[in-house]
Amino acid sequence: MTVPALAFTVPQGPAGAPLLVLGPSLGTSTLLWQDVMPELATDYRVTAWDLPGHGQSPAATAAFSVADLADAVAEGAGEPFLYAGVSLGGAVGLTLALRHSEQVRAAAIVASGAKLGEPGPWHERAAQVRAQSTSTLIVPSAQRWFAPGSIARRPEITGRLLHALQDADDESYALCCEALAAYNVRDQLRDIRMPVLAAWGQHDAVAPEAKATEIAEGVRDGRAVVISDAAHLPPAEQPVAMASVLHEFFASRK
Ligand SMILES: O=C(O)CCC(=O)CC(=O)O
Repeated sequence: MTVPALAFTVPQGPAGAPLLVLGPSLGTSTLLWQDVMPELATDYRVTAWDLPGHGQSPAATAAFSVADLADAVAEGAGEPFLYAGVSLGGAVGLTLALRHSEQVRAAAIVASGAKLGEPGPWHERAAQVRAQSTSTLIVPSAQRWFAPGSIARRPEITGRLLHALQDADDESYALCCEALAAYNVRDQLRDIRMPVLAAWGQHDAVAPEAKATEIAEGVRDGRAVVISDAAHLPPAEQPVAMASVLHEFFASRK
């Protein structure tokens, strides 16, 4: 294990309810889920975790893989759980499904894929952040993260997420990019037997519909669903729709 112990929020929800673990995208934090968590805490004990050097998790100083992150999430959860994660958090979800199938009951993979991008651009982004910090990513990230109208409709949360990106530890962010460069579970999707939901944001150019259908058709028990009027961060852009999709998916899988 080469990632530091990850920070989890205190679970919200009824004692004895199933544990639901929520994962972030690169550059964000548990904030990403802040408006979805109360909607889910009616039926689940809901907790969210932070990537190394993001939010409340300590910074990383050595290389790690998406598998290392998945192992750290499974260890931090410490009991059987349902899982939903966005983008890099979704990559962790597919990897949990492969490596911790005895502990994870079902996984919702949001705005993500079995492979995300190509190694070259990830290594370039890592080098850029090491040289110039995550503050140079704010403008292009805002363009990729949010659908037209999301910032105007949800100014507080979208602004706070962009601040979280600026506050992320540069080396940890770069190490996350390198983990994504090496991530590819395309050839292993058929080994996933648990129920999987692949959700994509209607306007997401990072992980468009084809990424979700590849997952849904690749696993043994998968389906895909679109979140309308969202791009790469549906839990922040469309929290009510996101919660509704997750309620419906997890209802029979507790
Ligand atoms: O969001 C992620 O977890 C990975 C993809 C990404 O970096 C999106 C972006 O900021 O362009």
